[in-house]
Amino acid sequence: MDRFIIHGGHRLRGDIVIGGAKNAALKLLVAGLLTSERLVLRNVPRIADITTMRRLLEQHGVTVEDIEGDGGTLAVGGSITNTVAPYDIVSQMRASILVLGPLLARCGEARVSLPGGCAIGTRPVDMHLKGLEALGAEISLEGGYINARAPRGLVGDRIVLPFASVGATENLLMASCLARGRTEIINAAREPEIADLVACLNSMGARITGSGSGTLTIEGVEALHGTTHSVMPDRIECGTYACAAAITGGELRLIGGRADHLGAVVRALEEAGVEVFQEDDALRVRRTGALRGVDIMTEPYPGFPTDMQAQFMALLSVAEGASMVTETIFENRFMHVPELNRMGARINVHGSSAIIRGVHSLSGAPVMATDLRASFSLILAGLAAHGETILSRVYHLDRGYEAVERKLAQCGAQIERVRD
Ligand SMILES: CC(=O)N[C@H]1[C@@H](OP(=O)(O)OP(=O)(O)OC[C@H]2O[C@@H](n3ccc(=O)[nH]c3=O)[C@H](O)[C@@H]2O)O[C@H](CO)[C@@H](O)[C@@H]1O
Ligand SMILES: C=C(OP(=O)(O)O)C(=O)O
Repeated sequence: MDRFIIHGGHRLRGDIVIGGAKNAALKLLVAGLLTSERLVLRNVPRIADITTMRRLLEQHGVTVEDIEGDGGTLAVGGSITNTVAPYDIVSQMRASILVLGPLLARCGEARVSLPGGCAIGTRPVDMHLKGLEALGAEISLEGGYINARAPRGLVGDRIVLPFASVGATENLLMASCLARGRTEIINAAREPEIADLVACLNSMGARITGSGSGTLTIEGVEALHGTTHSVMPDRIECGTYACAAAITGGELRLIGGRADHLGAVVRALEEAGVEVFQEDDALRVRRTGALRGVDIMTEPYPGFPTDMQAQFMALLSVAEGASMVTETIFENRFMHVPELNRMGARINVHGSSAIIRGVHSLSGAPVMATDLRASFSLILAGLAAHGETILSRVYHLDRGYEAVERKLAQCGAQIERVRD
């Protein structure tokens, strides 16, 4: 298992290119199951979750071709020969559940392992299943698997989601593209990654309106065709490096970064004393003065993203005064707190809120990554701390961040990957 060794105390300065969004690219690859023609995706991030998704799609029988040989442009094509998504892959990556809707819509059947929970929460899939039942699917659970059938095809319906779930919206959106008649998804999630998926599906011949709003309307079509689509930039990677500039008192130009995808994060950064400027093709982030404590609460988009909570908490741990961070999306997303406290932070958790009393400085320590974003919060703390931080279980980080050590080191960080 790889480790990172970080020597903190260096201000970061320079340019970082923001890659394609993990949470868009994964779903766009799955959309390739909706057509027998070639779906070409550009700007695909080179991260472990994409490798896992390729493995899942390939075992369904389709091909995933690496067109340029560098992992950045992938083409999904060919026929589906197997409608089973096995436990060993689904348990590695929860986004695997998203093959359920497309397989059902294309093949009339699917058997997908239940994903189960993960470090950040129990993460049930009841809304995915209820929504597919509303579209006419017959669903049963057996032996840890979801057995779904729609022998006469799916039929459009009006689905009201009790919560704006990102995954349920995406599963139902993809399934309903090939359902007969009209589907309405009410209280749909509004994350920009869903708008990116809608843009790709529409360019494949789907008829979806309401993109970016809480109501998606889908007029089903007989078949979708191939297209070429470029994955949107990763707003969470961008927000994460913005926190790196802020916590080190440096200045970074985040190329491809878009303030309009990061409204709540930009507002919180500015309130904390960080300057953020949108330039033509980049977000410039700089801190010259002291960091001030702020209160944040995670919410569905356009609220403050839960996927930025851990990184922001690292920042607030060295801000003047007290801050409160409330997590409303996942019930167990404070796993980074004890690790940050081992580095000298003063954070107390009370239910779904954490009170952070800012400290003057952190000190390097051996710490352990517990999930993807928690991993980066510990890197951020290590960049600001005096002394050496050794971060183990870096495989969590590799799920979703491309070339972390290269991107940070080229801006002045002292960070090294040690392969065991
Ligand atoms: C691959 C991907 O894109 N992952 C993102 C996606 O996860 P994901 O799609 O899993 O997140 P959801 O929006 O579905 O989940 C939000 C909350 O709803 C609950 N829930 C969800 C579905 C359901 O059927 N029943 C139910 O109770 C979940 O347990 C969670 O507490 O959105 C999350 C919220 O922005 C992000 O943190 C993840 O990075
Ligand atoms: C929670 C995340 O991803 P996943 O839904 O794949 O676990 C994330 O990207 O922070």
